[in-house]
Amino acid sequence: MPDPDSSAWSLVVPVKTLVAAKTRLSAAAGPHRAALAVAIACDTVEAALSCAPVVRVVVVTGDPEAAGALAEVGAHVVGDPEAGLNAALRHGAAEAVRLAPGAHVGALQADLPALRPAELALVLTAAAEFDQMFLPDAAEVGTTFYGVRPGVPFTPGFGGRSRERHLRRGAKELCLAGIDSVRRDVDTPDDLRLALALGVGPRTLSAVRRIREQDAGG
Ligand SMILES: Nc1nc2c(ncn2[C@@H]2O[C@H](COP(=O)(O)OP(=O)(O)OP(=O)(O)O)[C@@H](O)[C@H]2O)c(=O)[nH]1
Ligand SMILES: C=C(OP(=O)(O)O)C(=O)O
Repeated sequence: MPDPDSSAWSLVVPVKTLVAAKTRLSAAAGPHRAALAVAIACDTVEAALSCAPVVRVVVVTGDPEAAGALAEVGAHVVGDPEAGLNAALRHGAAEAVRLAPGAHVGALQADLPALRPAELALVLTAAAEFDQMFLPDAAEVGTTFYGVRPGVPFTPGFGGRSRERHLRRGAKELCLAGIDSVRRDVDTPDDLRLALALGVGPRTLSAVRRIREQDAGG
């Protein structure tokens, strides 16, 4: 039995097929929607990989374009079992455990373009105190992070009102100050504005600039 490493985390990041991604940003992003979705995911993964407790990021995707871009950023990419979001996360978690059996395993949303490594480190350090835990999104409706201690079954309940679902299942809700960037997921144009105000990563910023140039030109 490998020794659990009390500080190391493997994170699983799900990225669905780009043609179906970020549909709530369709009107705002127009033809740049897929590029924006990849940019946001790449900035999220790059920030996660810069976070000290993170030993690996496993991206689960069936999309070849997203897979290529995320592998370039440094993610370990695996295919999608195409049985929905939580099945994708469980698949990624199994690979994470195979690669690093002693590490904690977490699921991190792919749409956190303002993610700050130091803020994620605060979350992961606090999370390591519990068997099963989660972080609600900024709206306190969904979830941006769910995790388990080594050896504890990984049973994510993402989708819709997932904060309530995770609470009902007995996961510990993390209540921390100074971690806005880890809770600021981007689904709508308003979310994107709020993320931009926090400060987004370079790829997201370039994609937003291209969208603005197109809007100004047309
Ligand atoms: N690999 C994988 N990722 C998924 C799947 N379903 C959702 N996701 C990812 O899970 C996160 C939340 O998904 P959704 O809110 O359904 O989709 P979205 O692309 O963020 O946005 P909308 O299209 O506006 O709903 C996003 O990062 C998605 O890419 C799936 O079946 N497989
Ligand atoms: C899937 C979720 O997020 P969203 O649809 O907001 O991206 C969730 O919060 O469980």
